Amino acid sequence: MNGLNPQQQAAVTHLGSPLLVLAGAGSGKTRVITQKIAWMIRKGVHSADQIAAITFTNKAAREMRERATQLLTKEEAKGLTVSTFHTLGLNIIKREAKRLGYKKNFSILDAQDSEAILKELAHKEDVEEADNLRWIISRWKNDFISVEQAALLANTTDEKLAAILYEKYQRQIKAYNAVDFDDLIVLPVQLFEQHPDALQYWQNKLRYLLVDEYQDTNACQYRLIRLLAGIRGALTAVGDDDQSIYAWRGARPENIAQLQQDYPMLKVVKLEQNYRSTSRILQSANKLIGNNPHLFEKNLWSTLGEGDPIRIMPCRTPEHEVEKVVSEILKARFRDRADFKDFAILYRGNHQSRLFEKALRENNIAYKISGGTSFFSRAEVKDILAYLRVIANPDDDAAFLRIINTPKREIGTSTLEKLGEYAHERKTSLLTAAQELGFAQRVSAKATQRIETFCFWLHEITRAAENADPASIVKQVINDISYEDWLKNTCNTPKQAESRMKNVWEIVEWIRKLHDDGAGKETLGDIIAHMSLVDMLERNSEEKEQDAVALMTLHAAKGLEFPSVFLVGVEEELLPHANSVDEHSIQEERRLAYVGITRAQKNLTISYAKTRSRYGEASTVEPSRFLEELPPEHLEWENKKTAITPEERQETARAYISNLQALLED
Ligand SMILES: Nc1ncnc2c1ncn2[C@@H]1O[C@H](COP(=O)(O)OP(=O)(O)OP(=O)(O)O)[C@@H](O)[C@H]1O
Ligand SMILES: [Mg+2]
Repeated sequence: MNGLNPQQQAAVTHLGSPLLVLAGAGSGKTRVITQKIAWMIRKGVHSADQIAAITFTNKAAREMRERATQLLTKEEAKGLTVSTFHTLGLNIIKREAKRLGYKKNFSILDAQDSEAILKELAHKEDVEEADNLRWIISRWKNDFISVEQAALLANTTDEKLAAILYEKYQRQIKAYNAVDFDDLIVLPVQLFEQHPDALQYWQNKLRYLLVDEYQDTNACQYRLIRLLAGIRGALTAVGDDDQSIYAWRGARPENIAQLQQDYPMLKVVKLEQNYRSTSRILQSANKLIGNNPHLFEKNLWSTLGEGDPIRIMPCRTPEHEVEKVVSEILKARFRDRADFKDFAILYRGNHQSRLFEKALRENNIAYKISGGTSFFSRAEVKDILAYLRVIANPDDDAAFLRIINTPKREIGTSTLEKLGEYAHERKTSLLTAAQELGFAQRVSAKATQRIETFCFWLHEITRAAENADPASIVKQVINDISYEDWLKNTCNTPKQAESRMKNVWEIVEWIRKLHDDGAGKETLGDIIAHMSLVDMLERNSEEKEQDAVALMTLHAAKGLEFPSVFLVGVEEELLPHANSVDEHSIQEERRLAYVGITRAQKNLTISYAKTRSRYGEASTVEPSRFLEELPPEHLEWENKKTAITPEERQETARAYISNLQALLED
């Protein structure tokens, strides 16, 4: 309990009725969760294996686990659940797979898999495909809107298309013995609502729930929490309505009010001291968010001193912006001996990272990037994982289709179409159908032979996988299919092939590590499930902390803090985003800006470019309207006209050289 203020203490020790901690950024909400976990365990209220703390991203979950376990001995922390909603859902489904109508080793489809299936279905149905069909269906699923209801509800053209594909999609993925990301939450809720004994089991197992970033729960996640917390209401939820930034994905900040309705006994604790930022940063954030309607007024204050003003850096072009940011980082590094990991560069959209990455690389500045193109959406990674998925789950048709001609096996489209028809008639998976005599009679002898060879190989390796360790199996796959040669033949440059192969070896390495971590108990199926849920870039932070500049979107930055933050591209049409200019969306964009500003502990620099190319053409852009909403007395504008001065350039060059020297000395 040391190092907690009275309100935090009250939140930590409150038991007996559900608790909501509603407070602004940096006020120690996450700290309340980690301390409460430790307090409950120490006081013997609950043992670690009866407690579950839930949050949204793997990165946040990992940080929370670290913070909590630091307060405990290894023995005390044993069995503690700190996970994302999705991982919790996965564990529930795994235990109850049979009852939910799934076979063991079901596959988890990622967004791209889902999209590919929908595309295929749209093609078959001869309806136009639209990018947002998946979103529409996903929203329905999360709102428990059934196929029948969806058909009635559908209004727009896209919704009507989505309604047609919804049922087919559901049937299809079930036939694949696969669940999609939405199912990971939806299925546990359905299970609990239909099977009281299953609910009882999990209520018994998880006696106390703590939920971070509660304002971002969607309808389905809220139902899951309610079910698990049950009438006991053994729940602590912490959140900040001003940081709700996932409405576009179905998050419902109304869940805050809902909690009060559902639990009349709800105790609400508010925290007002901010421990993160100097007061100029804090006051600027408060002023900005003051333009949004509020659930309640927050009066955040900090004792960390006034601090430096917020620097506003106008730049001519995006390239100029990048140059200035990089030069600022280098200067701080050598003038103030700052670590690279003290800096974060935050932006609205993933595409904004590219120029920064390039410049950081050129200057030998270590960086790590969260979000963005994930490791798992790379073709080579998906290929290898698809092989493993089929080995673990022979019903995974989506994966089967991915691998059957990768590398090329000269199995034609018409053969595959016939295979699809035959499997459909026989109501079996593609792999099973491919091995049946009935199918062989429908295609040429040559096609049969090619398919047989492939199936025979699959059969052999699947058998081998039952006893061998997963890393050796994946190595054998790579070898047997001559994947490296295939990459060399299909990539544009040898360098590209090489870098892809590097990613492939990383999978092998990672599988080996997972297997070792799990003391060899993890099966191939477990490992694939794990990999489907973890993002490569988040995996980077699993390893020991590197001294690297953090690059990420504002969405990914939630919950984190850095001594120095660069908020870049603060322009109209970027922040607020071009698609978000109606009143409702503007409020969410403002909350995003608020999240960005409140990540900074000591230094905050906001930059914007005056021209930016759009669709290949440079056009003039306006600084963001949010800049005008910040208190002028706390801002320090750089001379709007000056480019980098010759002195500045020299200083940067000097810093660059020292940086190189330091690297060489290492
Ligand atoms: N009572 C305290 N004494 C000292 N430091 C504290 C205290 N409470 C919180 N902190 C520190 O303040 C910082 C912010 O805390 P924390 O991340 O828990 O805030 P939060 O409310 O979860 O923020 P966010 O809304 O951004 O998620 C952390 O570095 C934390 O260790
Ligand atoms: Mg937090």
